[in-house]
Amino acid sequence: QTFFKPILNTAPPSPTKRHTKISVIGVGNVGMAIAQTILTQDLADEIALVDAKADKLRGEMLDLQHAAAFLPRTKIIASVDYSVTVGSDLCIITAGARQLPGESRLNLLQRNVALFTSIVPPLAKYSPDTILMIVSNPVDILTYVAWKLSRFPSNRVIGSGTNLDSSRFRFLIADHLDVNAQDVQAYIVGEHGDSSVALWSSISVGGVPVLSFLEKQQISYEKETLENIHKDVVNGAYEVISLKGYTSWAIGYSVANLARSILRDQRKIHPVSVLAKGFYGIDGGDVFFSLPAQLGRSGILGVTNIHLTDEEAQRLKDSAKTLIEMQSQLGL
Ligand SMILES: NC(=O)c1ccc[n+]([C@@H]2O[C@H](COP(=O)([O-])OP(=O)(O)OC[C@H]3O[C@@H](n4cnc5c(N)ncnc54)[C@H](O)[C@@H]3O)[C@@H](O)[C@H]2O)c1
Ligand SMILES: O=C1N[C@](c2ccsc2)(c2cccc(Oc3ccc(F)cc3)n2)CC(O)=C1Sc1ccccc1Cl
Repeated sequence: QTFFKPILNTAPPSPTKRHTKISVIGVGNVGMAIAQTILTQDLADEIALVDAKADKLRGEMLDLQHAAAFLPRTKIIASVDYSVTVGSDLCIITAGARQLPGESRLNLLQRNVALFTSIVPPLAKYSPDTILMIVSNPVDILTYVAWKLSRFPSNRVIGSGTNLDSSRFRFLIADHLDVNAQDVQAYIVGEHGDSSVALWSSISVGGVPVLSFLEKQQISYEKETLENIHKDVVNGAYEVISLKGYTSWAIGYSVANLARSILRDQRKIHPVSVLAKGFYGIDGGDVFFSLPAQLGRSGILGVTNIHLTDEEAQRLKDSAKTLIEMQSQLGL
């Protein structure tokens, strides 16, 4: 007995639509914000969740499944066993130990590298053609670690990098100029976090370079005002942490936006962590940090050749040196 009588003479089957599967590793604040946004934006036919905490994992899976009546039809599965990720088009890694009070970044890094040695190889085994998207911190070095452990070509290993930094930057500029953040193009590049580099020359509002936009609008500005906006990108992260203890929504939307560009082959340019060796005179070793890169179905399609001032180029070289020095202590 079927539940309903099939309608006869239905239209011929649609051409085989590619089945899209995304795996999210780590179902904490960040991983679940990303999963929820992927669901509401209908970016995948199937979402696989993985975490080390079995109860938390099953709870999150059930809680999302129970929203099915309000969401596009998406298969949601979960397991502590990485075989659940088999055949993923994109694997997003948010698993990680959180920095303990007073813990050095190197110690946090060493703890997260240890986690990655148990996460990355099984992902690569079950989905040898997948694209890896790293979100866990320190994201630039962990993207390098994922590249080494997966043995994937560098175009298929991407760090969320300064994508979140740049989205906060765009919000702050838009707020300052009273325009829509989607009309603000602005890039923060280099190392994610405290040492990022704001590219003032890259900022445009509705296609008008910001500095000339401000002059045309008679909006007085000092170089200090622009630098304070960049400082507020960093301060904003610390303020959110001090107020709610973690960040989730902005990183969730920003990573889902990257997933959309990749899986829908949008060929959009985003500031993400890429293998930067060979760009801007960076040649001291293999290092990942953020540059504006074109994203499509095969991952990184290309890296834009942005104009850098001497000061910006030097700051990127200094970041590269620091990252390479930290990587050299990992023994990879
Ligand atoms: N790149 C960015 O812009 C950005 C922004 C925000 C947060 N983050 C980073 O994202 C990471 C996650 O943040 P969060 O707030 O979600 O942390 P969280 O502690 O809430 O979640 C981390 C999850 O990882 C899981 N986990 C730990 N070890 C695991 C393992 N071996 N295998 C599978 N899962 C494992 C934990 O059980 C937990 O559920 C942190 O490293 C944080 O710094 C990065
Ligand atoms: O918004 C965020 N929440 C964070 C967080 C999330 C859960 S615990 C800590 C957060 C906030 C503040 C400092 C902080 O310190 C670290 C620690 C290790 C590390 F590798 C990078 C930053 N981490 C992670 C993180 O990367 C961001 S974005 C951000 C952070 C600092 C400056 C500028 C930006 Cl855009």
